[in-house]
Amino acid sequence: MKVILASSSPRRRELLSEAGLDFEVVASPAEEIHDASIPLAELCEKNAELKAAAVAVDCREAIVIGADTLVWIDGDPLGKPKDMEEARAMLRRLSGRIHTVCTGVCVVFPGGEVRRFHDLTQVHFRVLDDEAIAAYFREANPLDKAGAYGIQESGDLIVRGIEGNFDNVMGLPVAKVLEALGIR
Ligand SMILES: Cc1cn([C@H]2C[C@H](O)[C@@H](COP(=O)(O)OP(=O)(O)OP(=O)(O)O)O2)c(=O)[nH]c1=O
Repeated sequence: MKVILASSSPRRRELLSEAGLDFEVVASPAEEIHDASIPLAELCEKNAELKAAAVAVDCREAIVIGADTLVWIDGDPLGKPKDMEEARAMLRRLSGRIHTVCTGVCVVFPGGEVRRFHDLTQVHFRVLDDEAIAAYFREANPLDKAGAYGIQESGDLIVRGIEGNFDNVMGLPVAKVLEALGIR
């Protein structure tokens, strides 16, 4: 059965490849919603469904996987920063605190069955002053990542520890995806 990852995220592609899955990539044209009044997990799953459904409509013979990752702090979902100023503001806000990373996943099967699920990881941030933030941005590009950081890109500079799955922070809870596909 053909599997399509409906994502432009290089991290998701990498994680799914490492799992040994054979799949194609089709970037999803869907617009994400960032409505703070919707509960976090619901919001991530909804966005994942929008992404998967927008690709599935033209690929009805395939299994289509969509995903959405948000950083959540004090009731606010943080997506990708629009510029470096917003990226700095996000890391100042995360500094010295614990936040939640949620990745919602939606799998659309041929015939229309839809499975949605999510995973949560707690991330403990180091205390970061402006110099530490500038040093981190010399090592990693924050602009294409939710919350303005990549745990996989010099993550030790900013992250003290996590509770939960690392791959979920990176953008895809692989074990749960394989389980939904009936592979594990
Ligand atoms: C928190 C965190 C996020 N991210 C990335 C994963 C996702 O690519 C991105 C969150 O944005 P998303 O909107 O979930 O995904 P995307 O726009 O990159 O790709 P697509 O919608 O086409 O699937 O942030 C990391 O790479 N490392 C991290 O530590």
